[in-house]
Amino acid sequence: MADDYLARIGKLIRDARKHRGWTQTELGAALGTSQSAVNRIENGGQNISLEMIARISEALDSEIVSLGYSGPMHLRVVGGRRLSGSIDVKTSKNACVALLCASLLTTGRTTLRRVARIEEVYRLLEVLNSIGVKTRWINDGADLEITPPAELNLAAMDQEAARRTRSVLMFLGPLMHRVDQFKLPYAGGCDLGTRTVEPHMAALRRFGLEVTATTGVYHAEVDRSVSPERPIVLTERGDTVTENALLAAARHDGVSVIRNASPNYMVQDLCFFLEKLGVRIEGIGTTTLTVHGLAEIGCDVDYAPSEDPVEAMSLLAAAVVTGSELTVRRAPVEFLEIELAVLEEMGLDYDRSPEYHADNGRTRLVDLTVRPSKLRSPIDKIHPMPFPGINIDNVPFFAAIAATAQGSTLIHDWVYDNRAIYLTELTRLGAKVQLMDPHRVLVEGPTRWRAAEMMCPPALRPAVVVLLAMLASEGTSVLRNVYVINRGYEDLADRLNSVGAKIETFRDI
Ligand SMILES: CC(=O)N[C@H]1[C@@H](OP(=O)(O)OP(=O)(O)OC[C@H]2O[C@@H](n3ccc(=O)[nH]c3=O)[C@H](O)[C@@H]2O)O[C@H](CO)[C@@H](O)[C@@H]1O
Ligand SMILES: C=C(OP(=O)(O)O)C(=O)O
Repeated sequence: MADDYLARIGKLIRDARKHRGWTQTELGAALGTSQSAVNRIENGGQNISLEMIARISEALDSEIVSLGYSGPMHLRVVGGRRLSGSIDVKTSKNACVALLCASLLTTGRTTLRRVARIEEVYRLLEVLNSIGVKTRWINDGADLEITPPAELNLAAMDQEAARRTRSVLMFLGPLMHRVDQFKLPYAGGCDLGTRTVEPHMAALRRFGLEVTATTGVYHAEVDRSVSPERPIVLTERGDTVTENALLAAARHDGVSVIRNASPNYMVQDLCFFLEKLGVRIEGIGTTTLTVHGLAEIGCDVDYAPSEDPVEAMSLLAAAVVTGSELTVRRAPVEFLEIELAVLEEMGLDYDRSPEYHADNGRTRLVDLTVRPSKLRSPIDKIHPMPFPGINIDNVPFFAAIAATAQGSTLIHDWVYDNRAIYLTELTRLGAKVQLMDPHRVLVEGPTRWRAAEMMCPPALRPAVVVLLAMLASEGTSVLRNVYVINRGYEDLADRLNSVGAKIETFRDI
């Protein structure tokens, strides 16, 4: 391994030297060393310090090895350690991305507090910046300030960044208020199988937005004579479709009623934000939203999105699988209530603090202290439902938890075509996970976890589940290419380390 690495660096040095047109002797002279030493370095036959690499880089005027962060990131996990202490839940990816899109509704400045510093947010910022929106991190990088230009330059949109997220779909709602015609690339996101955009199209059509799809691109055209006379009934109670309908309704000059709306956490955060823009909304937290839109919005807005229930669930699962006593602070309890009730049935010993409010003044938070518990499998299967139900993004964590419990647990993810399949990756770490069909896995516990080296599954939550299992596995595991985790979690490795985990990040050179 080390030899291979020296040979690769050696080759990079030879290439850079030749590019400069130097002989080995000339490079040796510039470094104050001999031709034969340079020859050994280039052949990978000599240990080389970072300081020497830096000197060679300087001499050749070429960055031999980037000490920046370009290559894929990997994690090395020394497992089998107990976690302890307390850890704070960060703001949610899913609210933050909706709010970034919503910032396009106002011509004023948007300030978002404690925005999660995650790849998904970075991709959307790249998209916003490319179309002329100014963004900057303020208050030591904690908060984000977003200032739209007078005219958006949609032709300059960073297609590559846009394609890497599904959230870019939520540009449809705000952009239709600013331009009559525009294009958006097909949305990406986790590889979870087919994810329909039809409900978005059907809802937005009611506001006059017609979208046709050609290879890789949505062409959107607005007919301003169309407005929703009747309630809009969503064909699916999806989160982003509800958000898109809200974004369209927010600047529709009149009252729009959205039925079969998702009352989920990110939708609530978006509603609270829209209220701050002056948009009146009745029914927040229910499945019928009545929106009193405003034709123009020009005010500055300052909003603090709430904490992420899925991150809270991830951290609870981390404590459970490692048999630790851990306090998960700032957990948005309303969006975890059913998960907690199931865990309680399974025998989880935990305490919750009195409730307090998130910085948005609305969402209820608690601190949850989990203690080592002897868990048994739940009597009924674990399956998600639109809120209020077990959150679909929390379901994968039940696989890791079920693997630590006595007995067998059936997990039925009816929603995504691919996500349950990735849970079988846990078998590499010693779990007994049987795929019954693409939507159902049977987990047999308890598990004697064992360390392994593997690639990250290409889906955020299953990837984190694998990481948690690695925390529980005695020995050293390696998880390769964790972009997908960084898409939704801020500094997860460091934060887990702060409560006793031992995770090292490293990159390919
Ligand atoms: C940025 C964001 O907020 N992403 C979340 C959002 O994605 P998003 O709102 O984009 O979710 P999708 O629209 O992809 O819906 C997820 C899947 O559920 C199906 N479906 C959904 C609702 C319904 O009533 N019936 C139904 O069958 C859809 O067909 C799809 O296959 O919601 C998903 C489901 O909660 C979460 O996993 C994502 O983390
Ligand atoms: C599926 C997820 O996200 P996205 O909608 O961004 O793909 C998720 O958060 O687990």
